[in-house]
Amino acid sequence: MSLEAKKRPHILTIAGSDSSGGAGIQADLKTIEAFGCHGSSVMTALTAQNTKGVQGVHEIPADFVIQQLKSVVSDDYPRCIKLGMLTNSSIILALSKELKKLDTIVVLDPVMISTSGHTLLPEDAIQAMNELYPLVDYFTPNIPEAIKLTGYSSRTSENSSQLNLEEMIELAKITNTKTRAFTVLLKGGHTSISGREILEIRKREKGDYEIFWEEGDDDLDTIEVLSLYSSYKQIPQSKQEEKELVVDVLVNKGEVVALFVGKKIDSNNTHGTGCTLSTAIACAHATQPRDVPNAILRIFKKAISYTKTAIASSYPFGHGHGPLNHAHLSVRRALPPPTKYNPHPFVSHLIQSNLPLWKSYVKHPFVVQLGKGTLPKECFEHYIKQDYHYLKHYARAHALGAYKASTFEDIKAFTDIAGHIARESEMHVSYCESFGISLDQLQSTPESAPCAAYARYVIDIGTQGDILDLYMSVASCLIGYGEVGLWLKKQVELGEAKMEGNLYKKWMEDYSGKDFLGAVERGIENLERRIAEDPPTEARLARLTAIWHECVRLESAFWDMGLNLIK
Ligand SMILES: Cc1ncc(COP(=O)(O)O)c(N)n1
Repeated sequence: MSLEAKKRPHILTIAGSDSSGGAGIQADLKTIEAFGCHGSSVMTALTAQNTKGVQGVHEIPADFVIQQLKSVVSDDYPRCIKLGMLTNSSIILALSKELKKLDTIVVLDPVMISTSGHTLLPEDAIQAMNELYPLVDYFTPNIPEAIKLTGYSSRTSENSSQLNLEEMIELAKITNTKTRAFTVLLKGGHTSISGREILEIRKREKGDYEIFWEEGDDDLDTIEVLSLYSSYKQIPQSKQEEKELVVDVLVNKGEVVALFVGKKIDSNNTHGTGCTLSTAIACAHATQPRDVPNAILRIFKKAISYTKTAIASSYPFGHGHGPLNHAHLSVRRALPPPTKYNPHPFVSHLIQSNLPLWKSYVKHPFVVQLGKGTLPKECFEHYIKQDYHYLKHYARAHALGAYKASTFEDIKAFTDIAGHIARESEMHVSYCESFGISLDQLQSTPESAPCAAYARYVIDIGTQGDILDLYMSVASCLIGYGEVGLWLKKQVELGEAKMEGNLYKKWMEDYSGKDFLGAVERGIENLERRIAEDPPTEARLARLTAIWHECVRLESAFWDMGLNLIK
């Protein structure tokens, strides 16, 4: 059986149709498709709608809603059911009766008012929702919806939606207790939270629950060359009072499980956000392997991240609140498209795909000792002689790239870097001179096994593969040395490493200098551009990632060689 012929998780959406394609059934089906699932739909209403508003609603009779449901379910049992706009109390009551008979995961997004301000659920239907809640696994109200359901009122603000973080947490817990829905995610998009509020909560809760910053890995802020999220995560003193963060609160059995924190995305294209998020939760649940640790957290992390990328990568449509980029395919292609908030999705993926391995390279004891100036001179001497050999092959790999290139742009890029590497080797020559090693002696030093292994691997991949493979095989050296240079510079500022009186000052200056970091930046941009122009299939991405891992491992072994004087 081919891969495509495999059974896909079945996600059923029970919701209203949005004629503009921005929300409801249309948003749901696009999201389901992007997750590689099969989407089926039961319509509760047809809306005449565009990005500016809802012009009309045609309700589907409750018995026909149930007929649709029975047709779908009797043929293929859904793994998850997502409930969106339920239109009126008779549909809600009829659905509650039917859903009780089904054993499936239920996600409820209580669609009450559209982004454009149109009421989509009458008052009496809100009452009827009480029948549904106990059947719900994941419930995703926003602040106005949760307030409406619980009668909560803010103690601190005139505008009822402008809650502070403490009030949000209280509201999320009350919503969970009142509805008895299994898990509640209170979406925080209607209010803004300051960094100080989060820091205070973190101090008070002493790690009782997780706080996730943005969609990335928590360790991302340690990656200097990308430094994507560090400004949000560290929250400099001057920024702590600014209310510019959005927090979603996840509660289970009346207790907070996690806070998801991110910077507010400045976009008018938010039509269909709730639909996409709730559907993404259903898909993330259905596609996640069973019995993984922290299953619920992973599901919400993935769904929130998916939705944020959908907003951040949205495109112009209509004249009001435009739609999200619902089907941005990040899950199926395994890589999100670049956005203002994450302009380096490919390099982030490479680094994050094995963070411990990456750290074993860029924070290797050789690097740490070099920064402190405590690295034995014979270790550095051995390393710099071998690195001189390595650079020659590294330059040859770039010359091979120029040979393989088919545009002048690529030929120029490769030859420029080869020239740059030749200049870099002058630093090695002058270090050796200062150690009393002549150029002749340097050139006739035998290549060590770790140097030969790494250099030949790069040349081998470059010869065997295409131009992207070649770029991949040279990338971890370029990006890694940039990371080491920047990290050491930061360590100097923190007093953990020193420049003055350090024998290795010139080395540190070169790799944290403008010239080298400019090359790193061009290298990263180049890789991202290639990937964005021709997004890789999963198999291709896996091969590229494997080359990256092998090079990172060989880089780490190269430092080992220096430290342990391996010949
Ligand atoms: C059919 C339908 N379902 C849901 C929504 C809510 O989406 P939004 O809050 O983005 O307007 C909508 N406007 N129309």
